[in-house]
Amino acid sequence: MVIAEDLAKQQRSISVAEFFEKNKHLLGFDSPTRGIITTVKEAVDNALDACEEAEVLPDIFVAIRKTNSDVYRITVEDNGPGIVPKNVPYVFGKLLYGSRFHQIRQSRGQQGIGISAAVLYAQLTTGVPALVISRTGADVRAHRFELMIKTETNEPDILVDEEIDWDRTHGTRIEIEFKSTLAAKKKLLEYLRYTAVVNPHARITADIDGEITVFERVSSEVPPCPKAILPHPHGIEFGALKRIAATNSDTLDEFLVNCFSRVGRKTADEILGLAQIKPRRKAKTLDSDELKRLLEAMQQVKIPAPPAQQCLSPISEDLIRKGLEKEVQLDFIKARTRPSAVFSGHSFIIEAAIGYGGKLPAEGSAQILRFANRVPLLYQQGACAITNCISQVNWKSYGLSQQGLPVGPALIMVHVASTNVPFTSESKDAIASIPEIEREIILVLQELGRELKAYINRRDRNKLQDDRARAICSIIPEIARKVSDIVELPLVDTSPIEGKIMRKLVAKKRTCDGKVSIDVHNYTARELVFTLYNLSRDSASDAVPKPDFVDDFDGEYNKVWKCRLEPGTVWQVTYSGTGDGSIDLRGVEDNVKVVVDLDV
Ligand SMILES: Nc1ncnc2c1ncn2[C@@H]1O[C@H](COP(=O)(O)OP(=O)(O)OP(=O)(O)O)[C@@H](O)[C@H]1O
Repeated sequence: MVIAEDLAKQQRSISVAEFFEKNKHLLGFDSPTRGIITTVKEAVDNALDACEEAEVLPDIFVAIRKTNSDVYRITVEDNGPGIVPKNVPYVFGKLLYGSRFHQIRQSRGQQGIGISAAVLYAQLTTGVPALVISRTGADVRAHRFELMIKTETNEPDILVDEEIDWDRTHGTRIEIEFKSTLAAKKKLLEYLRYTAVVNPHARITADIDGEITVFERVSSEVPPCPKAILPHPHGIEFGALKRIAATNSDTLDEFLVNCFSRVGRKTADEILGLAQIKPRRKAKTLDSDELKRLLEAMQQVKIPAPPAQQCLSPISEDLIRKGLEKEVQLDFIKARTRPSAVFSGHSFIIEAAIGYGGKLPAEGSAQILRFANRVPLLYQQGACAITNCISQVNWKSYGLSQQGLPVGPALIMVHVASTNVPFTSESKDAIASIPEIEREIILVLQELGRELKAYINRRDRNKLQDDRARAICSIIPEIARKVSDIVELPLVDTSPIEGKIMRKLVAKKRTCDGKVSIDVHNYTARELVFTLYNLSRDSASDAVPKPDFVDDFDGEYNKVWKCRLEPGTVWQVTYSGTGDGSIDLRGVEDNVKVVVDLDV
């Protein structure tokens, strides 16, 4: 008894801010190095969400600057709709305050913790308040706040609230300072790079300790903002049903039609018939037993899936491909968007892509890129359902080696878009193992695996043909020379014959100024204008990254390419199109060949 009384003296409630102050690892603040990434991620996710809601093309600026030996200032600025001044202190100074928790639609933020957790972490490690500037389209001037969180009460502490001039007409800027390191700079850039891949409509400019990187947008179309839908009867639980019924004064049939998605009059009647409850009863009059019967009937009646096209925003196969191709050089890429599916009444869509070859490392496990609601997942790869599904697929039958994960020069990207992404924890690092989601992931990976296999087979066949053609072509000039000696006629240009055998266009330096016209009448080629300068005697040549033309070729034509040309080098250029063109080989050594690989 005495012990119980002693304990009673110590028992008191804990504020959510106090809880997370002690358990910051749950929110992704397990180390100062990771703290920087989590802060940038939370602020950039918010910026993208806000721009999507306002239907503006995101222009996001991220800066990380060292302020003294171990303190960094993190700034994220967006051109979103801004935040109304009276709400700013709550958004940044109160945990579990947000606009998305109660909405059933795809969004990056869900819980209303993200950015305030970063403010909490800053005040914990440096005690420096967060600085926020925000301006809505309706504000004449911007508002500037300096904020902290009162941990005991989880309420904002406003240190400064003033109006200032700001060059943006609308948007938000947050600056947070804490002790950290830039040890995770590579990972941070990776996060921004892959954020750009799955948000192809966003431009992100990063200034990391003075080093500027711009992730340019590849699409100028703002994706439609997913619309919130009503809860689906198959996704509701007893507590939630009791809560919404308790305050609803509609009759039960109206309650079911008005408060749930995909329930019409007929379905409502069927549910109520099965539950044996009169349709004209008021929803708020049901007792616990009746609510349980209603819930059971709601689960049993067949109801169409939630309207996924309204509440989800998949990236699309075309934009996934474009986004990945912009960031990684690949020989093969295929993307797939699956039809929508449902788990526990929540819609979801799985999208995936497989890339192969190019600059991907030939050794080691394939590169895995995981995304949830257009956000890259960087940590806890091993604990994620996506990784688990990738290991379950038999990659050997698709042309890759496998040691758990597939091995080889491959990249596997999976995006889970859902109205409720089932994360394993609040730090939103890994997706929980949900059978419906796993099934869809495996199906899409198998579909892509078959495409990869077809590509690898085709490539191997082509390589064999190429090797044979090359062997034959290597002796043709010699044969031509010998024949010309024997028949005592001028040496003929064997390029067209070599080209025919290799199914390539072969151009050699012919005229004295080095300009070579290419006869393309056999092919449908266009804009074949590559200007190659021999920079081998040019001191500026050091600026040329490497003598590998194909790797640097980004599909742009009519461009002056500067490559170091060594005698004997064979440049291969793959392109497709129609028309005529020429290759300017001024200054190129005589024995340099340009091989144009026609994609006909
Ligand atoms: N840059 C911004 N522009 C406009 N509104 C914002 C911005 N940042 C935050 N908000 C608003 O503040 C709310 C709280 O943001 P916070 O990061 O704390 O949580 P969240 O993004 O909703 O969820 P999560 O905890 O899952 O990240 C958001 O729901 C949004 O309404």
